[in-house]
Amino acid sequence: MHAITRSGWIEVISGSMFSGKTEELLRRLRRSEIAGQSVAVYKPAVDDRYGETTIGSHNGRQWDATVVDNEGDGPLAILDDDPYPEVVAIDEANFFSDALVKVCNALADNGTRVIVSGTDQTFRGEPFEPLPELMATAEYVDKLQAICSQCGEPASRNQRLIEGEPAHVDDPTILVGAEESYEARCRDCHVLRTGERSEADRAYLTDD
Ligand SMILES: Nc1ncnc2c1ncn2[C@@H]1O[C@H](COP(=O)(O)OP(=O)(O)O)[C@@H](O)[C@H]1O
Ligand SMILES: Cc1cn([C@H]2C[C@H](O)[C@@H](COP(=O)(O)O)O2)c(=O)[nH]c1=O
Ligand SMILES: [Zn+2]
Repeated sequence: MHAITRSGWIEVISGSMFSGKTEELLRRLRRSEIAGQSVAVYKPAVDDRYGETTIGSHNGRQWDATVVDNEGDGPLAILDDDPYPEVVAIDEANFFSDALVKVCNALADNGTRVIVSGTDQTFRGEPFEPLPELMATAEYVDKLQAICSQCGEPASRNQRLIEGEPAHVDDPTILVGAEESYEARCRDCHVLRTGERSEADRAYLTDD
């Protein structure tokens, strides 16, 4: 692969929940550390699942992170570092406002390698901004799949559960959680309401 030398770049790690996005982010960070590069890691204030100042994977690995207000212009605080680190990593990007796209591009324009991780679909199977815009802007995109909790096939979707049952389609988009509230599912096993299969749900989404 031709290495980029005249600017930084953006790498996006996306896909469903439980697909290994944070594990992959941590793997890349460990390699940067071994290479002696300066590294800064950021996470949104809304996600406090693994303690206030760490990012963590579903299998328990962690890394210290700076917490950033995810709403409005909050992500612009990431640009306060002087000089910018060689590597900036941002986890749970799906919680950040669209200002994150501007931040990632400003860092990359100034020579930083930016690694962004986040799920690209809401529990309804819709694009989860700002991931789609970041994926379009990035130099490199990896879309990972988990294992479907129902059938064992590759899973691209996020099934939200309310006390073991699928959530209703009208639920608000943001709900911080892990295996108590979500499952990874394939397209065929993903449902939006109890008792309804995804084919009907897809029709519902395209009705209006
Ligand atoms: N359905 C699943 N498919 C794959 N891995 C799963 C699943 N449920 C739990 N896991 C665990 O989650 C780990 C990935 O965690 P993590 O990197 O935090 O994922 P993500 O950041 O994509 O949510 C896997 O290595 C595995 O131990
Ligand atoms: C699908 C979906 C997810 N979320 C939340 C749930 C988790 O807190 C994160 C995703 O974490 P992961 O590291 O990718 O496992 O996002 C949400 O708020 N709304 C949704 O529709
Ligand atoms: Zn399935």
